[in-house]
Amino acid sequence: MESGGEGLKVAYQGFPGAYSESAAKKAYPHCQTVPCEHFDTAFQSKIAVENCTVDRAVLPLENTLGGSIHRNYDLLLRHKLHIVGDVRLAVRHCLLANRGVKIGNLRSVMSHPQALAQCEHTLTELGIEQRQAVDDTAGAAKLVTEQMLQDTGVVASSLAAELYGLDILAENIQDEKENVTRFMMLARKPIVPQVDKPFKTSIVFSLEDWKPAQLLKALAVFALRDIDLTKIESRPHKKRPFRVADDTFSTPVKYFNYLFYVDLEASMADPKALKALGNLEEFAPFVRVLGSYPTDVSEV
Ligand SMILES: O=C(O)C(=O)Cc1ccccc1
Repeated sequence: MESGGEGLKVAYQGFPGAYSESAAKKAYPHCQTVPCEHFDTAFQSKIAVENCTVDRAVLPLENTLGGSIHRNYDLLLRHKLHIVGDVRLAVRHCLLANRGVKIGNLRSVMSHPQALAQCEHTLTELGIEQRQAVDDTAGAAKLVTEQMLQDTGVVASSLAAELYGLDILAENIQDEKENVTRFMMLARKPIVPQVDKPFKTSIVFSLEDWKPAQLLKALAVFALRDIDLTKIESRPHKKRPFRVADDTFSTPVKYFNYLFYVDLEASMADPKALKALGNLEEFAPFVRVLGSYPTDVSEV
């Protein structure tokens, strides 16, 4: 994480009180947060192009209960921004509703899909069956307040309850007490990698179509140099959706083709990591460094 963040403008998806805003504040305590309705707005009009009205964008990427947020992995590739830091935030969900509404009155609950997924069992146990997915938790709180809905609850933070004047009907409703989300901080320019403190590097690559054991070979370039991996995620390769697996039989078999996202416990300033990447580039058709950034060592 970069320290302070004085003078930095940080875009996040959602309305004030969204968890992404808290993540931005955790990463840059003195920054100015800028709400954006959709993430593409945050990326495109505010940070990536045009008037460059913000310096950073914050994006949730994975969660200990809900897993990876796939859409955001895809966004990382689609936009040419650089990861300059990550931050982990403990997420404690509350069930909110308009004043006077009781849990028994709720037929439906509205929130971000990840928040709904993280509270799935608890919500079912509370007898609420319908789910309404919206772009962010605070946006759900705002909508339920503005429309004075009496049969719809919200999964959001206690801060959202305070900001939008909702009652807290239940606290800590995530299915497991420990619920941590990891957010990435993005910028137009990469930061200069260092070796005097712990750094991580995020990369994405594709593999050759038809040769066997390519993934093992790719991971070996790091393992052989004692570079630990902290995360691996695969996503469909949308531009080249199929690979032809084998020509042993007369009919070639078509399998899905993937992009692999890997986080390395190494700085790009470390000659070992540079060599490993050079080695990977020798046989991987596509390799991109998404960013090399200081490891988040803050308390979760
Ligand atoms: O909707 C929000 O408040 C977000 O910031 C996205 C999100 C949703 C659930 C957990 C973490 C982040």
